[in-house]
Amino acid sequence: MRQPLVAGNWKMHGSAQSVSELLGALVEGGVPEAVEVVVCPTYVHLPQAIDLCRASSVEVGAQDCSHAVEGAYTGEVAAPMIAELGCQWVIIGHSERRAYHGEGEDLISAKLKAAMAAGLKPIFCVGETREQREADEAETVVAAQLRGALESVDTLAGLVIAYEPVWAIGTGLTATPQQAQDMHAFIRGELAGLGVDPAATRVLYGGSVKPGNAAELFAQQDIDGALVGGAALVAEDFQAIVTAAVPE
Ligand SMILES: O=C(CO)COP(=O)(O)O
Repeated sequence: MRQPLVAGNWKMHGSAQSVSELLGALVEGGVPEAVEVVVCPTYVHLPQAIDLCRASSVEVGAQDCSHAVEGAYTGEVAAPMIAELGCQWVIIGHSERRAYHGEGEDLISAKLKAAMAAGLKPIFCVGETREQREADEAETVVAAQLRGALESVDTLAGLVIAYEPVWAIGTGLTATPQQAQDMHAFIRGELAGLGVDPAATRVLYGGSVKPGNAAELFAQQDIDGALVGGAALVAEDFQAIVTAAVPE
C-alpha cells in the first residue's frame, strides 16, 4: 500500500516569526504516523524549518532547484546544497514556475535529474489550464508534460507526482473528486508506459485543498495525498488535512 503524503507548499510566504509559529504548532500537535508530512518553505526559511522539525517526523523540502550542480547561475540554488542542509524533498515543475519563469519540459527534466542525483525526492507537478480543460485537452497536456520531463530520466525511484489543475490553484475551485480520480488514473496509466511502476508511485492532488474537501478527495482510489498551498499556512487547517489522509 502507498503511504499517504501531505505536503505544504508555502510559496513566497513567511517570516522568521510565522515559520516558528506554524511549525511550532505542527510539531507540538504531532502528526499521525500513517501519513508522511512535508513542508516546503522558501529557501531562506529552510535552515530554520529543518531545525524546528528535527524532533518530529515532519520532513522538509525546497520549492525548486537548479538544473546545474554549481556555476555562474545568479540567484539559483543547486540540489546538492539543498540536500546538504538536510532537506529530503524538492518540488519541481510547479505551474507557477512554468507560467512566471518560462520553465518547459527540457529544463524540468534537467532539474529532475539534478534532484535525483543529489538524493532529493522530487514532487513533480503537472496540470492543465482552464482553456486546455475546456478544449478537452487536459489528458493530452498532462501526458505531454509527463513524457517530456520523465522520458529521458533514468532513475525515478521515489518520484512523487502532483496533479495540480492550474484552474484550481488559489482560486477556491477544486476539481471534483471524480475529475481528480479520473486524471490520477490516467496519470498512472501513462507512468506505466514510461517505465515507472504505477502501483508504487504516489500521485497527489493539488488545487484549493481545504479541510472541508480533503476527505472526499483522499477517498478516491488513485489519490495518495495532497500538495497544499494556502491551507498549509494555517496550522489547524493543515493538521485537519493531514488527519483526513489517515487511512480508515
Ligand atoms: O499550488 C498549489 C500547491 O502547490 C495549490 O495551491 P492552493 O492550495 O492555494 O490552491
